[in-house]
Amino acid sequence: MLRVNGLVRQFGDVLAVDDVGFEVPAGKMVGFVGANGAGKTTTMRMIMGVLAPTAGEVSWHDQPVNRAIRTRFGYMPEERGLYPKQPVLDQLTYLGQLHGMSSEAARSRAGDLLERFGLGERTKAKVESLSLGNQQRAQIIAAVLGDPLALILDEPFSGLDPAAVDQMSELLREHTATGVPVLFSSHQLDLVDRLCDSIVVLHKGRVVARGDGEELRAGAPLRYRLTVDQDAGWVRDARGISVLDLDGPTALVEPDDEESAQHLLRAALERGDVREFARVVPTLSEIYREVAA
Ligand SMILES: Nc1ncnc2c1ncn2[C@@H]1O[C@H](COP(=O)(O)OP(=O)(O)OP(=O)(O)O)[C@@H](O)[C@H]1O
Repeated sequence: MLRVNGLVRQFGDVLAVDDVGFEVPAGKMVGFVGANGAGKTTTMRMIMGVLAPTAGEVSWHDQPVNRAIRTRFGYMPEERGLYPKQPVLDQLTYLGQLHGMSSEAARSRAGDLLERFGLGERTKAKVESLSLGNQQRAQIIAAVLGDPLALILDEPFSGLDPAAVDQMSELLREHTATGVPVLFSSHQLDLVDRLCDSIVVLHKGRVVARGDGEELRAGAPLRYRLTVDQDAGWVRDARGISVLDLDGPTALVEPDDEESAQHLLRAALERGDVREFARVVPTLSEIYREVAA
């Protein structure tokens, strides 16, 4: 398990990361979300040792992480790492060697992955001649070469088309299936919701929420959408009900409790037909907006 504990990073007057702590358990995929400037990249750089923390620590299996362990982490940095002018397979082979693979093993594994992701014909192409999405695929391949102990990926899915997102998430899942912890940052909240076992929300350098989607939703307010067969204006006077939105026969309401919700449903049925009465579960984007507000 990878753990960060009390991480702080100050840049002059800017407190970019302020007492950040969370865990990435073995075999789990954790999404790291937060607005631009929230401190995600700075945290990931400290995990990788690219940047020294002002305070706090990063541990691997409850021991402070050291350089030997870090070289076995797969990392996709924000600034990306591939040289534009070098052929993609040569470069991946070199990076695999840096992770301790033999030249043959690295070339063969990188070649297989390039083939798998539709780049089998482009192995001799310079990185700069690949489309942005294909460069991104190559970057992800670079991060997973060499059987990484953990994966730390800064926005690995940005700029990928939906098919590539599926391919890359499958690749990451193959790693979590063997116990590798994966931390990735993203602004694509629907994707994070779909892929991750749990989520860490960073806001202005601090962790403001964390947990799996269900845990985060558990703290969300109780909301229902009611659609009746005529104007729903009467719900404004219903007991224990706050109306958030009213549009003809449809009302979005926040009952004080479940009993008020059921009371509202009975009142609606007494007036006529009910077309819909449904609990409104917030999306991760909505939860994120609320915790970051
Ligand atoms: N080398 C640096 N020198 C000074 N300030 C920095 C440096 N790196 C980051 N910062 C500041 O730290 C804060 C956090 O930035 P960081 O890049 O970690 O955020 P982020 O969550 O990754 O944002 P984004 O989603 O835009 O990538 C920002 O205010 C940023 O300007």
